[in-house]
Amino acid sequence: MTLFAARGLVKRFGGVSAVDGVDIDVADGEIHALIGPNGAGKSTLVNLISGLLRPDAGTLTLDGADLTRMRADRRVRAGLSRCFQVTSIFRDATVRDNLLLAVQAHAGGHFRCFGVRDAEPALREAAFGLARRVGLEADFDRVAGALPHGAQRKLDVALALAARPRLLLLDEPMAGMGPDESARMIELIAALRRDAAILLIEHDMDAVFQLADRVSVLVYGRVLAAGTPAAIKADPRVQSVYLGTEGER
Ligand SMILES: Nc1ncnc2c1ncn2[C@@H]1O[C@H](COP(=O)(O)OP(=O)(O)OP(=O)(O)O)[C@@H](O)[C@H]1O
Repeated sequence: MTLFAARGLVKRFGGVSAVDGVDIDVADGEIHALIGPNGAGKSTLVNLISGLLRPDAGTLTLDGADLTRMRADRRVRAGLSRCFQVTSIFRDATVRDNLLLAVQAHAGGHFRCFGVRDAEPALREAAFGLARRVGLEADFDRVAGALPHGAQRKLDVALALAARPRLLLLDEPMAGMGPDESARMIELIAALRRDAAILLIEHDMDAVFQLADRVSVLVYGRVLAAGTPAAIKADPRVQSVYLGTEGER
């Protein structure tokens, strides 16, 4: 059942252990949220998982494959996609062209069976299917940079889905959104569990407690507690960490 496992992950920056012996499991079909106060090590952990940073110790496996020393692009091919907070979008290109590029980049041999003449419609169909998956079909011909922030985040999610991931890493998908956009993103993420398991890093506690099957709480680079949202909410250690810090964002 375990799809993804981090074991004993350590990352030090000089004297600071930003990540200090972290274990995290994500099961097939699960939404696992990672929360923690500012400076807890969440970004460092995400960078270790996606391959932007190398750990000083520990291992990462996805569906039995050892990712620990794999390059970031290889990890994508192994089934791990990360949303990059809209930085992966070509702002001057249309939604269609952004998605076509992503579909083509990840297609490999997938569309070869259609032959050269039929490959283009198949690619276009796949691109439109991704737009539909995230609710951007009406914006298919719009320039990405002109879309509202929430729609750009959806496009970013669609670009990550183009790799047909087993595990989707969502790094603060609700950041910078108003309540309406957040509500729509929560609906989208809930629906995405059919496509991939999700590791969700998010400051919006309402979103976390609505979406997550399990929550891990990171504090000073260590997992302080892990469990169901109800257990995490009731945990006095978690409550004491969040007293006075939850309202900061
Ligand atoms: N490149 C770096 N060089 C030195 N120290 C770093 C570096 N990156 C992170 N740190 C330190 O590691 C610790 C964890 O930082 P990290 O950014 O991973 O936390 P975070 O939980 O993502 O915080 P936030 O919620 O504020 O984004 C902090 O003490 C931070 O100062």
